[in-house]
Amino acid sequence: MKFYIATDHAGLDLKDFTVELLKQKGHEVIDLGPFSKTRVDYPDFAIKVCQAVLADKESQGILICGSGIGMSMAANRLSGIRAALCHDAYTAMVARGHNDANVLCFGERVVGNGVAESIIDSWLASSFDGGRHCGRVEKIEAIK
Ligand SMILES: O=C(CO)[C@H](O)[C@H](O)[C@H](O)COP(=O)(O)O
Repeated sequence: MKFYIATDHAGLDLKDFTVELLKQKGHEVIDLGPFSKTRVDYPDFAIKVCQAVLADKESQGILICGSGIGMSMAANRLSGIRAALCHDAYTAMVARGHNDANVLCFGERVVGNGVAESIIDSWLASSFDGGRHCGRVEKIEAIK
């Protein structure tokens, strides 16, 4: 899988951990920044990842901020992005299985490296279940 990843200043350490983890697992990771802990605004980095994911249909995105909330709010403003704020392995599994999420969000001030790894493993192990969930996802996409 190819991932585009970005954070704000509050997610930088967890970004470095996540990039290394995904590479170790054999995935391609494109880091869209930032590259220092200078304070930045999370919408600027959410847009970078979401535009890359929309342009590269085989890819997925990962966005990290302090809580994951701001990143998920910003990402879900872009049509075609289904960003899921995940706190644990279960929410990551249903985000992929039920919601066909294409952007994973989490918060460095909420989850540690161990929980983040379990979220990522669950996300990687899950895929869209289809069936009854198709019409629901289509209804999300139809919201203007
Ligand atoms: O959007 C957020 C909160 O919902 C993120 O957690 C941000 O990272 C956070 O707001 C940044 O806060 P800071 O005080 O500027 O570090």
